Amino acid sequence: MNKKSVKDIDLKGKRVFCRVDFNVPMKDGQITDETRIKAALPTIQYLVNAGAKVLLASHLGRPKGQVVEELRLTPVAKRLSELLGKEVKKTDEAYGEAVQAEVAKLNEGDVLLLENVRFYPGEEKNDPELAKSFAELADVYVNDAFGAAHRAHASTEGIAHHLPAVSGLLMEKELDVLGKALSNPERPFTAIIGGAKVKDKIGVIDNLLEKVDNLIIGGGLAYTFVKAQGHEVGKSLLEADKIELAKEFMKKAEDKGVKFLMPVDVIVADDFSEDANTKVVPIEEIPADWEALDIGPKTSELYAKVIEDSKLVIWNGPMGVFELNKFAGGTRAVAESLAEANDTYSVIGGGDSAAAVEKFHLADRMSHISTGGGASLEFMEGKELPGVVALNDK
Ligand SMILES: Nc1ncnc2c1ncn2[C@@H]1O[C@H](COP(=O)(O)OP(=O)(O)OP(=O)(O)O)[C@@H](O)[C@H]1O
Ligand SMILES: O=C(O)[C@H](O)COP(=O)(O)O
Repeated sequence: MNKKSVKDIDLKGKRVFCRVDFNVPMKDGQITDETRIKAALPTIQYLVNAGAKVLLASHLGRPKGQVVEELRLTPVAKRLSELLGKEVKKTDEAYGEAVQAEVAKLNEGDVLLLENVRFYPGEEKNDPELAKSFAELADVYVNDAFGAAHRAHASTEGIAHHLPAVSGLLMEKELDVLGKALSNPERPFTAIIGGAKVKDKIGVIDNLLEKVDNLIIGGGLAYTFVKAQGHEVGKSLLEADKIELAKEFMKKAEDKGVKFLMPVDVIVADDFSEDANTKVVPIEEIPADWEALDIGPKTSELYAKVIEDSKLVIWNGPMGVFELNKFAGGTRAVAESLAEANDTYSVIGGGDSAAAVEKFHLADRMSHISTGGGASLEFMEGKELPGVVALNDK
């Protein structure tokens, strides 16, 4: 990476404003998945050991510039204290006099968590005044929030223009792994793209077609391609206005010599529910009143073979409605194939695919699970991430 990191600067005694992504799922005030908190620990520990006075800042949810009591970061401070094995104080605001006073009390190695930065309207507007107010709290800015790096907000981008600005260790690792995969991939290189909509994955498919040897398609978006192949899709998800684009993608794959793999069989249901009647049908026989909610067993087998023969696989988006057990089989099969393919470097592109791998207890058998949903998607589209661009060059 051509950006400076925490390892490139002196941190002793410095007040460090470290942006992390503690946007964790919560239910009834409890954190339901702490992956992102754990992923930030190496950087926090590094800053503590280096003798910095650590101010952590994050967003949680989408409070739209207002204080929303359920979106305070208080439960995160508590859990972080436990994980770090040291007290993490928390402020009720993210800048201002009260926060300044708390920062002034910090000793080297202390950690303070600021309140949810999205309680302020200026955060998402990247208001220069708010960025300046954040910057006044610190001597150095560290961005470790890969998951929010695609957002040009006051705490992810604006602040970097006021302080020496470097990346954290998680940010560095994410950019290294994803960057190497895309710029210098081991081959055969396979991308697996699923999820709900073609429209959300246009940029990713387009960019990956330039780089991969195999492109595997699954999930709800597959049916627009199935229709483009000339088959009926019944009540399955279909974006009629993207059929032509789907054809173009298949043509581009052919022109570039990319193997384009589509479902050969699917699980269809007469209802979008766990109680639905289901059956496995060949792809060309989806009944008019049924919808395809998962890939079928033959497809899973076909995809497993390609995965096994690949040296590198990037996976974004589930193969079916994995939240319902009846339609989780295809996503599970892909996850298991990746877990079993010992010579394959597997990169899970965050979001739902990461959640699925967690659900199947296979997370520790993947080579890299990105903490970024939207961020990893934009990176895979070949876009520059504003939170990264703003950091100091090496
Ligand atoms: N055949 C299908 N029919 C309808 N919905 C489906 C189908 N297959 C998958 N889905 C749904 O697609 C959703 C995931 O789509 P989405 O595009 O948001 O995934 P993602 O790419 O993992 O998201 P992220 O951008 O967060 O990584 C899941 O909720 C899943 O239930
Ligand atoms: O969960 C994420 O993908 C990041 O934390 C960014 O959150 P956002 O989509 O609300 O900006």
